[in-house]
Amino acid sequence: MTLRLFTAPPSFPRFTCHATTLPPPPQFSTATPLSSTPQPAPLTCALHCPHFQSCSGCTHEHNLHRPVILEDATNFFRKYGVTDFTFDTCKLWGWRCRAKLAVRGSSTNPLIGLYEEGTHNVIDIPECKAHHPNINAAVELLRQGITELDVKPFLEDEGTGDLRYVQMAVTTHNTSLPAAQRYMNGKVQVTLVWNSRKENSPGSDKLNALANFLWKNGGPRSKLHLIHSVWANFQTSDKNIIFGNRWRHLLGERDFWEHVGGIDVSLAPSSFGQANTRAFDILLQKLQKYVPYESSVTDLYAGAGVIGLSLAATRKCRSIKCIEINKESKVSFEKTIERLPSTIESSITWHHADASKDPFLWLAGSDVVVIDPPRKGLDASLIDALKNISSLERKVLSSLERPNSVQEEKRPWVLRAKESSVQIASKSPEANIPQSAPQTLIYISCGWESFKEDCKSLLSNKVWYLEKAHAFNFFPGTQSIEVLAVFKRGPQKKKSGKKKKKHLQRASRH
Ligand SMILES: C[S@@+](CC[C@H](N)C(=O)[O-])C[C@H]1O[C@@H](n2cnc3c(N)ncnc32)[C@H](O)[C@@H]1O
Repeated sequence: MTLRLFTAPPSFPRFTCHATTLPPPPQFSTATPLSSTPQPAPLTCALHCPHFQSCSGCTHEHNLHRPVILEDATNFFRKYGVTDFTFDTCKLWGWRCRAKLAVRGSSTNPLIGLYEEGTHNVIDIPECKAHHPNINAAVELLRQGITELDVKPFLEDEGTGDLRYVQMAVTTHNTSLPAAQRYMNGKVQVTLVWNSRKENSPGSDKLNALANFLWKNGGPRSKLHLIHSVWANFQTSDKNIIFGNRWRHLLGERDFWEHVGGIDVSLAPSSFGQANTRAFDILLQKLQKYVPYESSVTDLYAGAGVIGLSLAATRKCRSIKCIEINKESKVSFEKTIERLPSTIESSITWHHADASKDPFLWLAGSDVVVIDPPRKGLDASLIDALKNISSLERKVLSSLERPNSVQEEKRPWVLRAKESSVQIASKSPEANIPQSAPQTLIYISCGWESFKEDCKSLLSNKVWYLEKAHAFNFFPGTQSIEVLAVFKRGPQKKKSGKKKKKHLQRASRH
């Protein structure tokens, strides 16, 4: 394995149900066409949460297995030629393994939860049905600690108080337990967002006392081992940002591991992590099937590189290039690399860069591009580059035809990237890799409205066509779904008569 780190620049939608735990799971068959799925009574898949309506986290109380926008998604994909769109319902309750909660109120009556819709009033959500149960248990412990130690929750108007937010992240990766018990026995990494500039500012004694309280009562020597580790983040800004730039590990294991997409991944509290661990794992398994073996892959908006590294391990990729704007994700990427099987021969790079700047730089040399942007969708410059990918291809071809000019013609993007790069392996990963332009684009989206716009734009000049689409219930109880859309280059292939016939037969059976 070669590794470098850079600091530069339907007619028949299918329906798969993995609903488990808490209220009794509905009885669906897996991968059944949606049109024929027996519809459960709305209450079977209801949220059953006492905080519904006061808390802004969930917007839908019934039919968690079938978010309202599914119909829009089905119609949208059908319009663009995808008739076998599938939806995976995933886990309906206790799915959230990562939560950022505001801490307000007083030390005698702390409020730990989300804002009430449209306000800055925090609603306590001790019985949240979306949270992994151990997040709720850790919140309860934190509440006791705040009261017992007289920790002052943050007062927004005055900018005073100690504790502003808490992030709770659950690791379900405990290999000493049988696989079936791991999820429910997840341990919580707690990050206390402290209203001070650094660890030795006034008030740090309270921070340490609170961390010790959590560790004593929830750590490995307590009756109920709940807490994986305690971290502090220091934040004094009056802007509406949760985290500051300073992070400190206080107690417990420093490294936080999860197992998704066939690999162990390390996630520091400062790095992006998917909230729905189980659903993400299901998505990754689906995604892997669309990446041909031995491809060169660019993973844009990569976070800690989980997608790219999972592909390196499962698809024997020739090269993986991860591009991420948050430099904090680098540490997690490096740790994950250390645990990858030693048999992996991919050349792997991680670049601290803005995917919207010089996008051709990142697209060149890859067969497959995976994009997983934030909710707002793709930057216009990246959409433009993808729509004009043929010009990149022409450039690559002409450089291959003139071997003497390869260094100047083909390499500028590599050289520029190297200018401020950190290389942690000597072998040049680009060696022996033919330069190419991507033929497959895999778009993962958590923002349905922005995805639709980006998708329309990408398809508008017929450089790409939509081949497959799947969605996953990443956020049950909300309007959001996670989409996995696979685009291919070139004119859309006509569906063969044989396949059409199969569909018709299936339709008549249902
Ligand atoms: C939805 S997350 C996906 C992360 C990763 N693919 C994963 O699944 O763990 C989006 C990521 O894009 C990063 N990001 C946002 N804007 C970016 C930009 N302009 N260039 C590169 N990365 C960006 C964020 O920091 C975040 O890590």
